Amino acid sequence: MKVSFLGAGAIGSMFAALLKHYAPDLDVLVVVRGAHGQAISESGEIRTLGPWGTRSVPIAWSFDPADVAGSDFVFVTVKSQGTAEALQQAGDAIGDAVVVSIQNGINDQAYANHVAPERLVMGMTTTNMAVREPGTVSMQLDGCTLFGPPIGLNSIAAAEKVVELLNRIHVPGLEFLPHSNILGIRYNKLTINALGYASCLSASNFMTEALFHRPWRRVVGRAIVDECKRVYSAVGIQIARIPGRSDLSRLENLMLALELPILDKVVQLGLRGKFERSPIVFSLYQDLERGKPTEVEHINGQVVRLAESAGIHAPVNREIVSMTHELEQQAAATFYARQDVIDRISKLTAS
Ligand SMILES: NC(=O)C1=CN([C@@H]2O[C@H](COP(=O)(O)OP(=O)(O)OC[C@H]3O[C@@H](n4cnc5c(N)ncnc54)[C@H](OP(=O)(O)O)[C@@H]3O)[C@@H](O)[C@H]2O)C=CC1
Ligand SMILES: CC(C)(CO)C(=O)C(=O)O
Repeated sequence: MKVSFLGAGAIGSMFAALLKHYAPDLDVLVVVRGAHGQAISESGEIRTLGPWGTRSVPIAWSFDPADVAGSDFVFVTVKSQGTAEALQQAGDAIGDAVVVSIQNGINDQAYANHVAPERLVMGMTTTNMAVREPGTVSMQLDGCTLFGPPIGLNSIAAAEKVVELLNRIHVPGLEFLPHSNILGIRYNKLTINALGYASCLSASNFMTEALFHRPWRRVVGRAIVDECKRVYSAVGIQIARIPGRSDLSRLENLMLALELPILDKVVQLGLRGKFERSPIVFSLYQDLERGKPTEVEHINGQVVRLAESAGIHAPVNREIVSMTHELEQQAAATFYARQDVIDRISKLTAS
């Protein structure tokens, strides 16, 4: 069986390497580019860091998307904005493969011209991976990865096949599950990302320097979550609960607990050390650090577009989009001060 990963950066390289390690009988191909791709092509392996330590996994690689030809499964792990281009480059080589998105953001339109809905599986992962240096990927956070049908289809048959495949990976804390309301799951995660991306604007640790910081939490954090929920309600999107810790309602409970005087101290004491040692490294932060275009249009920008479709406004998410684009125009690794972010959002919410 051939399994390809189209656009193997942090997520694609890690899942490909784990799959090849635990299921060596599979033909696993990574389609790569850039410095990371160059390093993999020179060593013929992906170096992985995680709770298992350091492990190098020999892997088949290609710089040509058309080399996915003959695949049974093609995982698409490019950033949302690169989806249409990657599918176009792979073209007819995708053949009858089941195409599986493991991406953030709502990018279904990009698939519509390339993949029949019955062969398309939409995924959402709560794990956190990063390219540490070219050729090396790390897992910061384990968690579940859920799969379900694209918008307009009800069958989870193809998603179940994907789960069966990925269940060959045996890493404690990594779980693969089918879900019939994957759109509700994706919007749950999109909201967490919309919030997290705001913390990236000031390169703040999402937990210890953003959520734990009362002014940021009250002015920026609460405003983003409330605005997202208002927009979903206006367009009829039903959020589905994400199993495990990375769920919006759990995050909101944490925000509430941080408002209570004694509980606030207990929670911070319990979590501060863990998140200082092992911060969540958002993919948007990784992009800003490297001076790459970000996915903000598919996350906060999606909330803005949904709001427009319902004839309402989403000024807070719009501002996060604008500020991200401002940083994209600057030299790599330019960030705002946290107070600048608070001030810009508070100007909107005060008016
Ligand atoms: N990293 C994480 O922890 C998480 C990421 N996600 C989501 O998963 C998706 C993938 O993210 P991530 O792995 O971090 O992103 P990366 O940027 O690390 O990986 C994407 C890779 O695809 C390459 N690429 C883009 N277009 C093509 C193409 N046409 N042909 C070949 N290669 C291509 C990119 O190259 P280049 O760099 O040159 O553009 C890059 O190496 C995103 O939607 C992200 O939001 C979701 C949860 C967690
Ligand atoms: C929330 C997080 C870090 C992983 O689940 C993510 O989605 C991202 O890096 O964009």
